[in-house]
Amino acid sequence: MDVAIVGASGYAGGELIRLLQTHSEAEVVTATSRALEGRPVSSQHPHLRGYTDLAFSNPAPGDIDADFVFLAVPHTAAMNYAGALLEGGARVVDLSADYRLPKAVFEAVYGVPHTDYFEAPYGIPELRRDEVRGKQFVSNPGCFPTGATLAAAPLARQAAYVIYDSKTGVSGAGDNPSATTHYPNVADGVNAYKWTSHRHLAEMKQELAALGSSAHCFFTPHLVPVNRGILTTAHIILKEPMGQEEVEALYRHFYQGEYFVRLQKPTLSAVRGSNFCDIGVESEGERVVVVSAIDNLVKGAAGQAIQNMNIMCGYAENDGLKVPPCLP
Ligand SMILES: NC(=O)C1=CN([C@@H]2O[C@H](COP(=O)(O)OP(=O)(O)OC[C@H]3O[C@@H](n4cnc5c(N)ncnc54)[C@H](OP(=O)(O)O)[C@@H]3O)[C@@H](O)[C@H]2O)C=CC1
Ligand SMILES: CC(=O)N[C@@H](CCC(=O)OP(=O)(O)O)C(=O)O
Repeated sequence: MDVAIVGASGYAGGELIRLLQTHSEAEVVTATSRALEGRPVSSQHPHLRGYTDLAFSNPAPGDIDADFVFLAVPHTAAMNYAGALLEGGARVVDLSADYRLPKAVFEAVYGVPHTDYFEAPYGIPELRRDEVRGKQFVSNPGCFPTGATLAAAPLARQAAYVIYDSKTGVSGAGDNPSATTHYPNVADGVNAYKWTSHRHLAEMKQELAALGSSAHCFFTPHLVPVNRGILTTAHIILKEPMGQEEVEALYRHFYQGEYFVRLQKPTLSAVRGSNFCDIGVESEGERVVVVSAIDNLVKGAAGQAIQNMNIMCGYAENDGLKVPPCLP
């Protein structure tokens, strides 16, 4: 199957190319970048030298010739591509935020009009696999909502309050340097940002509601001096207390058979480079603390996008995603 990656010079695009090297059915035939058109992919992604001879190209949306397309471009850019690609018959996963929320919610949260809206399944396979299967277009969840929602999902109905506190690596901000990601502003420090107003809160609330939860939901992200990973501590205040054994049994049952969810003490290093989400739980009765760890670029972006592609196309769900994490 021929695959195109739009936004291939970015971090998520680079991860798509890396992971797809081991996919048994997919071959990357198009890698786009406006700024790097004509240059070898390895000029931007030197770790991929010897794996791909592709050069970046810059086709118009209607001229992208592939069976499957990943949109790894910033939000508000993806909506310029999705419609034309679907009309041309391609199957598409969008990694941006453009199709994760209902139109009115998107416009309120992102503060821009949506110029080409249609509904798309929200591709968090462990919770919505049946909605993804066989679809032509799927919207890939945000990185924070992925780790947070997988942490809280088994207790969603029992929760009165869910408070997510996340620590993220700097690659979450993308490849464009900024004052926020400037080395002295990040190294040797930890910074809370968007304390009560991060745009991902809308997705988190949406997914709790989809699980039948009536919980009040809150979220504060922190930037920490690591390249990759999101560690989320979910403080789940229950309507009725639950003991440790009961909570552990609930999580074991909920995630039984899920290849990418491992119930063990979560650390960023144990999931780095992989599509795993590690989850640990500890109950003190009315509060359960659930910690999850993902790699923001893999389970939080490119890996989950490939997982969705596999489900859409009927391939093994872990095809292209069997690379072990690289501790430390
Ligand atoms: N980084 C992360 O951890 C995560 C990222 N995502 C999402 O994945 C997408 C890519 O993120 P990331 O890789 O970090 O971003 P980067 O900034 O690293 O890369 C963006 C890519 O998109 C291209 N691009 C930028 N603007 C446009 C445009 N208007 N039209 C076409 N191409 C464009 C860039 O190349 P060029 O400008 O040369 O065209 C580049 O290849 C975003 O939607 C992001 O929100 C989702 C989850 C996690
Ligand atoms: C460190 C950092 O800046 N992280 C980004 C989120 C990462 C991301 O890519 O968000 P989407 O999944 O919506 O694309 C942020 O806080 O906005």
